[in-house]
Amino acid sequence: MSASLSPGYSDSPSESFKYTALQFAVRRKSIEQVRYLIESGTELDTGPDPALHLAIRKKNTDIAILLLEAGANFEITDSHGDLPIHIACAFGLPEVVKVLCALGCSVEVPTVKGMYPLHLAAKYGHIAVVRCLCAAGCNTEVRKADNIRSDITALKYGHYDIAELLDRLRATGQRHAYARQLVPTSRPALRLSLRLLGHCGVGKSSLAKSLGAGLFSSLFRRSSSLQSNKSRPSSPINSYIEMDSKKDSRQNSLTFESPAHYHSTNGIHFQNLDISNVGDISVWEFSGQESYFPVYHHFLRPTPYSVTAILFNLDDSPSVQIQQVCFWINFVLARQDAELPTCQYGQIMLIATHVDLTRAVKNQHGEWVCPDAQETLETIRKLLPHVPNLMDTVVIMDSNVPASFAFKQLKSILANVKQNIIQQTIGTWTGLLENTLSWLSRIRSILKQFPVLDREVFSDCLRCQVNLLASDDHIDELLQQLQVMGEVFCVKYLVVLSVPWLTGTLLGELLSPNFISHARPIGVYSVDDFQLSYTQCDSRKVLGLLEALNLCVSCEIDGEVEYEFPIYNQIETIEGLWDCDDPRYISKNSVYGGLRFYTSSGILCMLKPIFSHVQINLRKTLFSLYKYNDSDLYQWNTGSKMCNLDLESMIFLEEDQNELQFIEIKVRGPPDSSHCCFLHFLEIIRKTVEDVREKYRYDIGLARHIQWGCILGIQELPGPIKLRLCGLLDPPESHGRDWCLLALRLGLCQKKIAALDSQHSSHTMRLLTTSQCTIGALITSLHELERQDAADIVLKSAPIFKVLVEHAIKKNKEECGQVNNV
Ligand SMILES: Nc1nc2c(ncn2[C@@H]2O[C@H](COP(=O)(O)OP(=O)(O)OP(=O)(O)O)[C@@H](O)[C@H]2O)c(=O)[nH]1
Repeated sequence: MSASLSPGYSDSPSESFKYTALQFAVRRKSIEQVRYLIESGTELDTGPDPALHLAIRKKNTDIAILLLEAGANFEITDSHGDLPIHIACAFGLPEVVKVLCALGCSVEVPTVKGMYPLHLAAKYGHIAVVRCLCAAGCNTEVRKADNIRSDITALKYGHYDIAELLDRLRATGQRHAYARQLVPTSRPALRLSLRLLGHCGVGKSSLAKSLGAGLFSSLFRRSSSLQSNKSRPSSPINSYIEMDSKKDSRQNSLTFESPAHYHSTNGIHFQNLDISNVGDISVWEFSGQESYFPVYHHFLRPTPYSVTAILFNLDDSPSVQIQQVCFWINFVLARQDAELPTCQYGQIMLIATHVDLTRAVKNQHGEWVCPDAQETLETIRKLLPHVPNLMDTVVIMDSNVPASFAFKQLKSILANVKQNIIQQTIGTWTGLLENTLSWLSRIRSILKQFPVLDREVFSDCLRCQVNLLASDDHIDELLQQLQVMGEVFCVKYLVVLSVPWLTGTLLGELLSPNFISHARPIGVYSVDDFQLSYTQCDSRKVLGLLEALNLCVSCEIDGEVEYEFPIYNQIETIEGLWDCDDPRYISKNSVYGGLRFYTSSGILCMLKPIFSHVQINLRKTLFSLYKYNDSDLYQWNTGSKMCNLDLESMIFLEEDQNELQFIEIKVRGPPDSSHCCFLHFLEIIRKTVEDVREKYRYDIGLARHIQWGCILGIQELPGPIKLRLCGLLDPPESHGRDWCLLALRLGLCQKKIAALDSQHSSHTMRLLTTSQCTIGALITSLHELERQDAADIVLKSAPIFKVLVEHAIKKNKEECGQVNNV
């Protein structure tokens, strides 16, 4: 066998040949130079070792594909007599093999030594390449010069997985069927998700039931709902917000507690429905109970294939309706990436329920006429002008009456949305998807108790039982499709095969107020303790899943593994945790400092659901950064105290006098510890909290008592703040003081401004992501434009103190003798 095809070999012996600029660029692995040379029209296939062959020998998939797309000749041999397909198979580049096959390259040509591409892949153990060649239709029976089949070659070199694959392909005789399954068909693979959000009792479950009800059951639904509504008690007066003059039965509806007169949803109720004139949709009904909020971000990922409906109760006072809707819109936006193009978000719509309890009347079409509902929408638009894809109509309904105008209207909206996005999924349906769907229903019934597999095990089973030729890429794509369809849920290295089991059975129980009230008050469990509390499945497995969902963190202490659940922690704070008379910190040179994270003004109750994640991150930080003996972390239900040597910090969730929640970090250290205290300790804790913000995209960033960091780039602005700026600057302004003038002031040339204009998503967002300017320059320009409104938003919300620290930390790391292991 030619040494030139052994994977350790990459440079050609013909080094002394004069290389062209393209060959040099390939050898340097510079894709920019290669692209530039291709665009300049350079000759692609010169020399005894053409650029394509060199790129593959250098294992540079991107450059090889670029050259192939530019038209490099894949039918010529190099100075060793090898074709690109031989080199790609021997060196194990499945992506290149795939492109070569797609371009029509023959996979049945032997090398000068009589080795076929399949033999080369088998010899060097590249199973992904073997799958790719088989899917492309290569002959698995082909024998090399010494009359040996590729499976024997694989055995000879110890690659038993490849030998087994080739054996099974032969035994099943399904190779062509498998290959066909991988080819996309013209059928769309779309299942729209309808996400129902709203406070407790607004009618999400009722709506979902009505949506799925047939004609006959519709009649029954109305009568049963009347029964249940009769028993509605009146609730205590809520002091949370100023009430309107109207007194009603739901004046506590800014709290997240579920009233006792109906059965509140546990977790997220998920179901697939087939609705006439709409087709397949999956309905996600998110409970309004606060204890479930810490997991909602997993299920509210932005996707264009979703409609998020925010429900509110018309029987509530207008201010309650508005605050609830604002809460949920902010809740959703906080979990999405503000920089995504608007088309990736999915639509948001408002649904007003309980209209039958108001004085509204119906028109001759049976449509409820209720100006209050429309007014709520208008107010929301004014308060939150930046919400992308908020629909103009609000559907007004009694959610218990399926055969009504409102449900027809809702269905027609869903059908329209579906129609508009279906185009994007045409050509994504494959036989693999279809077969996997039926395999999933079989495997779910086998793994009923704990329908979760490791990703690797999932891939192995899928290959064994559905398609032997599915590559890692095929499986990744398949999992993405299945996840969007609500068929599976992927988290870290796990694949949950039943979404209703995860969101309803497991999380519905483990995060229920009842379970939490009976949980261990310190929130720490050993595997055995947990098994006693939750007997439905093997606790070891469940704990692994809960850890992947970031609900707990495992800690190994003296060989014993324990799991800490901040969500279960019910310990109240204790006196003396921050002793003002501690002799270490009373000298006048002692160091004290801190900062607070607020949400944007007007956004209430947003920090509590993420505080448990902050506490999990703190525990992880403690483990990863500090030697255990030098540090300590004590956590209670609304706070944590972290110490490292003689530095101390408190991190806690609180409300100020205006009832705005904030997370405060305070640190202190003995005299002369200011560098360690601020630039190291405080910074690490700040980062730990900010990591949660990044992950859940919370708009927290208003830090007080700390100097302003105008030199940060505008990319550092939190996503939701960028969205708010878009809401203010996108609409044309009478004096032109909008995004366009701002772009000029920030120094963008006409050409760049025109490029911003040609994008269909928000101009301001484009400007904020393209411009290299600093936050300081942005504020100055906004002041110059007399856009105080926009400048204020930036001033109040920009991250402030990242600035000096990143740089200074490095400098101070060595100087900080007391702080370990960073
Ligand atoms: N009159 C009337 N009653 C309604 C309407 N929508 C819901 N209800 C009643 O209000 C109560 C609560 O409704 P659900 O649909 O369970 O509320 P939910 O939004 O799912 O609440 P959670 O599961 O706690 O988040 C039930 O008794 C329903 O019958 C409506 O439009 N009109």
